Amino acid sequence: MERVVLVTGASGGVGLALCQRLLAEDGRIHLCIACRNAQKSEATRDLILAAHPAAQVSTVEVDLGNLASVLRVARELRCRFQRLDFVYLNAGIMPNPHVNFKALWHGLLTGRVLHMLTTAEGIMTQTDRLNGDGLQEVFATNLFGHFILVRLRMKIKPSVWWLMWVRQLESLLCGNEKPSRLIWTSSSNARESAFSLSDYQHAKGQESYSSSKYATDLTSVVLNRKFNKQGLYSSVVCPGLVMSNMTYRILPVFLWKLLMPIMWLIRFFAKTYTLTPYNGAEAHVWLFKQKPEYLDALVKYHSCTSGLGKSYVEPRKINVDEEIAEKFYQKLLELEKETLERYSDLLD
Ligand SMILES: NC(=O)C1=CN([C@@H]2O[C@H](COP(=O)(O)OP(=O)(O)OC[C@H]3O[C@@H](n4cnc5c(N)ncnc54)[C@H](OP(=O)(O)O)[C@@H]3O)[C@@H](O)[C@H]2O)C=CC1
Ligand SMILES: CC(C)CCC[C@@H](C)[C@H]1CC[C@H]2C3=CC[C@H]4[C@H](C)C(=O)CC[C@]4(C)[C@H]3CC[C@]12C
Repeated sequence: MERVVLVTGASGGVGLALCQRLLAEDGRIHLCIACRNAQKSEATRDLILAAHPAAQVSTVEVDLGNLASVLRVARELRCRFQRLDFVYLNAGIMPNPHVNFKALWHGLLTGRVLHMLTTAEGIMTQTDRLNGDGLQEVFATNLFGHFILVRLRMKIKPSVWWLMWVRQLESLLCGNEKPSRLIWTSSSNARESAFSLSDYQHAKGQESYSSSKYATDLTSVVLNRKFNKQGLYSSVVCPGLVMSNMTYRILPVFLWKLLMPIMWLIRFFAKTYTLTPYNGAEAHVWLFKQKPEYLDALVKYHSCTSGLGKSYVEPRKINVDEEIAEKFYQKLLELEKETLERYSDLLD
């Protein structure tokens, strides 16, 4: 039976490169691309089909920062597919990024320069805002929308979800002859110090992106603990520093182009300077080929590129406290219950 692969954030950057690379790996998959609107879906589908004319590519439209939209797409996916083999939870935003050039300059003179240039620790902030659902936009888009989407592969109403979820996952995402996989695009910018259980949506700070990615790492760890036995496996990856619409909002394109020779040089020392979406998708594609039983739930898989341009994957331990992860997961479940009560008409 053909494998069904869903990719969110497929319209550009790492997501689009990933779609192209997955089809190059295995032309028999059914690829379902999730984009924000029909126009983007069609344009993306055409691009993919131009390179892979025989591929099976379908589309769904979802705004991950809008719960009603997530609920609608979940319903559509449930009608269309019996199971999903791979779900790449890749869409992400970093709104209103701000680089602290003074801190960057000082950092260049310290021994932690490579750490700073690969994690952006201490030099990047963002301004977040509330979305239409009353959630912090970055948390909602990067994590919570995806979380709800995955959870809504189930057909149970929220009031009885708590008891029924595992069983439903068993029938839809697991329990078949092959396990199902969730692969989250996290980041090396994910940092424990940017995350707080008491403000897990990051309403108060200025590092909403870092917090959302750390929250993603925590979520993946707990999903593994709870659902591996049922055949559901979750992994986190970092694509490295990639030139995409996201980075073009941090500095203008012309400046990145001017900086390119410097970044190629930096790449001899900082292997996560993958720079292209194609290289950035290396870890995602590598995971597609691995048996999940052999993967470490406490590892983030980093796409890397050597100074001479050779791509490879480097596993690195993630810094998570499993107790905090569990507490956070319970908070996600509470938030899910609270928010979905408003949308009972969209739950079947
Ligand atoms: N670029 C980098 O250096 C790094 C990126 N990452 C992560 O990689 C992932 C991909 O980013 P990248 O390819 O670089 O950036 P892009 O901005 O090119 O891609 C982001 C994708 O997410 C989609 N998206 C954004 N918001 C929503 C939403 N509300 N609903 C549905 N889709 C949405 C975008 O759609 P649309 O076209 O409609 O905007 C786009 O397809 C992100 O999760 C990012 O955090 C991690 C580490 C480094
Ligand atoms: C000579 C150049 C490298 C100078 C560029 C300075 C800054 C604009 C960038 C330096 C480090 C960059 C980043 C590091 C980590 C990325 C992270 C993994 C991610 O998920 C999103 C993008 C980054 C934060 C990225 C952003 C630009 C830098 C801060």
